[in-house]
Amino acid sequence: MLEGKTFFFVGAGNICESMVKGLLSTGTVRPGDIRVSNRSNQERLNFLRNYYGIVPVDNKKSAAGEADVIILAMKPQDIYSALQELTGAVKENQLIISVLAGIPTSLIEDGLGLAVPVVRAMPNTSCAVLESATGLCAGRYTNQDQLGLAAEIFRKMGEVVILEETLLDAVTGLSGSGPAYIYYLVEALEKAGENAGIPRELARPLVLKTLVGAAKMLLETGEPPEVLRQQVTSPNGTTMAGINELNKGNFQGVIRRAVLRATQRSRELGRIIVEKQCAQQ
Ligand SMILES: NC(=O)C1=CN([C@@H]2O[C@H](COP(=O)(O)OP(=O)(O)OC[C@H]3O[C@@H](n4cnc5c(N)ncnc54)[C@H](O)[C@@H]3O)[C@@H](O)[C@H]2O)C=CC1
Ligand SMILES: O=C(O)[C@@H]1CCC=N1
Repeated sequence: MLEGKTFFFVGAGNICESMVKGLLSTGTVRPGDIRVSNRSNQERLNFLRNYYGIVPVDNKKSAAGEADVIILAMKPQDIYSALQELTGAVKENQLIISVLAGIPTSLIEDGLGLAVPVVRAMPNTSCAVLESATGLCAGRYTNQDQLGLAAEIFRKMGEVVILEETLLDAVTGLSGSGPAYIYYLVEALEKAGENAGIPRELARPLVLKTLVGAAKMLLETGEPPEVLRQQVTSPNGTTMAGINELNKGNFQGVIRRAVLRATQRSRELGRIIVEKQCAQQ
């Protein structure tokens, strides 16, 4: 279903590059089938063309009119100006995928003034290594085939979960932002290893293999994390001593608050952007 489809990215930043890298490495999408536009940064477009062989475009209207799939990948704050640029070019038989945090599908449908199929997606940057966790929901005018195409695109780059739109902000707070939490944990572990006397160049491989090994154990054994944790935790041993310290800092509570705050921020972004737009009209 994906072979021969053409893609147009509006916004050529981090998530665009992660998706381009992922899509090309699947072998199903050819560089010539990916067009990309950015706002006033020719250097970035040149880099993407030279490195990935994809096609930079200046004329967004004509690129939007020609693509099978249009992927909105600008910051949420830039959505209205982007929609303005695309109005009149997009047709009802195209698929729009928005990866924007906080932006509801209805805003895009109404902004384009068209009964156009929109899929709101929340992938993460691990698209680049085909290990994204992506949440998807369908807009008002999206049929099962169109949702299926979006799911296929992201399934090529990892795991896909289809849910109600009301849950997309929570997906953003959990797995959209999630890689950053994990990288932050890795940073903290590396520094902690150094603090305990292990040179940084040795701490890093120890931490990375611990991370990958634990993820693989979770995936391959199918055991719940608490069971695997208990297998490491000897009574009155070293792990218990370490976990007691984490509990003193309310580790689980901190993580819960982080995901909740990121979820709220996603909702807030959508609300603020709509309010600002209404105030300007
Ligand atoms: N970075 C991440 O890990 C993830 C980001 N997202 C979402 O993806 C979107 C983009 O995020 P990033 O790639 O990190 O941002 P970024 O700032 O790296 O890239 C956005 C790009 O869009 C361009 N842009 C803005 N308005 C435009 C327009 N009208 N036409 C063409 N290009 C335009 C900007 O010049 C910029 O280069 C955001 O809405 C974010 O919520 C979603 C999942 C993960
Ligand atoms: O930080 C952000 O707003 C975006 C959305 C999910 C990941 N990065």
